[in-house]
Amino acid sequence: MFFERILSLGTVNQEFSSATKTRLMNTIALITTGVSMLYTLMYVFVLDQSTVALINLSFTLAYCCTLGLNALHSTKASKVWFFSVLMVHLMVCTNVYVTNATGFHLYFFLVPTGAFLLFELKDKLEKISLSLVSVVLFLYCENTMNEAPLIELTESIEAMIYQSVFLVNMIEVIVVLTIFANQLERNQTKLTRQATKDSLTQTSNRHEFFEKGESLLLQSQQRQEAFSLVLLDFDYFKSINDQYGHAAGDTCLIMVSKIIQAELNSKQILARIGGEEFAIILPSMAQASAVNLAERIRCKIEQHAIPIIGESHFNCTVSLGVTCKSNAQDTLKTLLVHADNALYLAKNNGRNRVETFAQINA
Ligand SMILES: Nc1nc2c(ncn2[C@@H]2O[C@H](COP(=O)(O)OP(=O)(O)OP(=O)(O)O)[C@@H](O)[C@H]2O)c(=O)[nH]1
Repeated sequence: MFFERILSLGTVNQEFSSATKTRLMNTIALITTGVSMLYTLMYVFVLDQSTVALINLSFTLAYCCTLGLNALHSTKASKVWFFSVLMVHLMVCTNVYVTNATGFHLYFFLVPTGAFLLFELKDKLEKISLSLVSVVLFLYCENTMNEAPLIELTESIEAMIYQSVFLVNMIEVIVVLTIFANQLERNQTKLTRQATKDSLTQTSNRHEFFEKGESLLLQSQQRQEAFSLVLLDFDYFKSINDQYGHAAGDTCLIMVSKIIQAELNSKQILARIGGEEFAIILPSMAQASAVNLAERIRCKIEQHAIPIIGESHFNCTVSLGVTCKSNAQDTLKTLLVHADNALYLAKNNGRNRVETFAQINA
């Protein structure tokens, strides 16, 4: 469960924010304190090594201080402290307790990955300094043989410890890479959303309208299918804002976009292309069906009560202009002009109605 939560850090569901980093630092410090304490007890009761136990107890207490610093909101200091204690501890383990044949110094690899994971993006100096120190200390431990270790180990135990250290390092690298990959994917999804969706209504924005619209129009031309476009504009929206406030205007935009969306299938696209103007792309739909759909949307909007805080509700209406691709030369821009002309006609003819471009030309 804990492992699963760690591996899902940085995904859409579990944001890897500064607060999460602090929580993770606390968890790591707590686990390290616990493990270090267990080793201390083992040195006393199993190996009968009181000197080693005493040294180890001081490291256990030092790890514990990380939690204290975090509690005092010195999050950066707590991380620097934790990694510094860890590095000194590793050096003492490798060069005082036992020898480098145990591979204890391989734990120095935990420092750069851990530091890059837990520090903030801006803490470059801390991340680089800790990484460099860990490399130097690793090389020192690798090239120094402790001739008189406090704990004598057999070769087979040394080999076992070496393998376990390697395993822990591998697990840490996998976890950290997974979190970074999650974070990357999450940011990518967020950026794509920001670039293509309208932040208020979550419908397509102008950019996505043109991108998807042009590709769907091309497809309909290749397949020789119909293609309709509807332009929708609120009636007297300025008065709604003036009378009920801008927030009520925003609620109105959101609710109406939901009403329209409910009438569309997954291939039809609703886009907010202006302040209170929406466009609906209807691939494979001929004019008659598009007019029917536009009329249905108009009725649903007219009947829908928009709630207002402190008051009961208000109703709004929209005008719609419909156009349909008539020849192979039609581009999305020309269709937009045609739909706009039809919309203008709907406004001129009294609003809260649907008009078509074909009527203007008739
Ligand atoms: N609440 C809110 N209002 C917006 C938003 N974008 C544009 N508006 C408002 O929409 C109103 C549009 O006003 P007009 O262009 O005069 O059109 P109208 O009042 O709807 O009149 P007609 O279109 O002629 O029926 C302006 O008052 C804008 O401030 C928005 O995101 N939220």
